[in-house]
Amino acid sequence: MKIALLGYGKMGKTIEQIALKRGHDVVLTIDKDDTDYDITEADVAIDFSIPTVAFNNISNCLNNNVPVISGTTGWLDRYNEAVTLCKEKKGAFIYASNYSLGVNIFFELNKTLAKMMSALKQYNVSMEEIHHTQKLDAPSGTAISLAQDIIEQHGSYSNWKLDQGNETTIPIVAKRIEDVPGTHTVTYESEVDTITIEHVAHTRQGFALGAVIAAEWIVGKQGVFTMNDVLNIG
Ligand SMILES: NC(=O)C1=CN([C@@H]2O[C@H](COP(=O)(O)OP(=O)(O)OC[C@H]3O[C@@H](n4cnc5c(N)ncnc54)[C@H](OP(=O)(O)O)[C@@H]3O)[C@@H](O)[C@H]2O)C=CC1
Ligand SMILES: O=C(O)C1=N[C@H](C(=O)O)C[C@H](O)C1
Repeated sequence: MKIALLGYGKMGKTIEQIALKRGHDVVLTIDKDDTDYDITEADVAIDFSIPTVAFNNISNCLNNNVPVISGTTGWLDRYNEAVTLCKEKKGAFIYASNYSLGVNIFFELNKTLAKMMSALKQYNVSMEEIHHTQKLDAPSGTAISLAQDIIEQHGSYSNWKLDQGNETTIPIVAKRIEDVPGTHTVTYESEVDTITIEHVAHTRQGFALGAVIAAEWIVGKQGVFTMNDVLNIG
């Protein structure tokens, strides 16, 4: 498979290593100064860039009929536009806030726990995410996905907010500590006890492997998909 990497930073480089090991060719590596390139050289594009350019990268792929996997976070105000464009062009597109198998299992665990806790009003939920100091967005895309799933499954919460919470708002604390690849914690606390679930990424390899698996899966398909479709879970 010929792969284009849109964003050749920490994730782009990790994805390249894994893609080569799995027998693929990386035919394009694009960073901010690379404007003149032909995306149709690739069978599939993988976008791990920055929030302000992700939508343009994705639409360029869809407009040129190249299936695209996006892991960039912090651009979701334009997600519905990407979905509309994908349908209009009969293209193929996946966005996931987190491509690692472990986090996708953790997402399911979080949904199940939220559903169970919906009957137990003595518990208040809160969340924490910790990432490296170069991260541009807060809270993380993964934390937003976790909060949205709690809102859907629990019933008492209608929104989330950085640092502040109340009976209807899930508080999310975002910490930035050098070299942390990504840690997410969901806590339910009552007067008598605390229940915590946590996912700790040790490296970026899990995110990168999931993105390559998603790219292998999407070639030849048409539609807007999620990691649940790729991994057949949920
Ligand atoms: N969904 C998931 O599983 C995961 C998502 N992420 C997300 O992926 C994104 C990238 O993360 P990471 O690799 O750590 O970040 P980096 O900052 O290391 O890499 C981002 C890269 O994008 C490049 N870039 C800037 N402008 C453009 C452009 N116009 N077109 C293409 N590339 C451009 C930057 O280039 P330059 O340096 O020249 O500006 C940089 O090399 C983030 O949004 C992060 O949150 C990260 C890990 C997992
Ligand atoms: O920026 C990162 O590094 C990560 N970003 C994603 C997010 O915002 O959730 C996924 C992972 O936690 C690493």
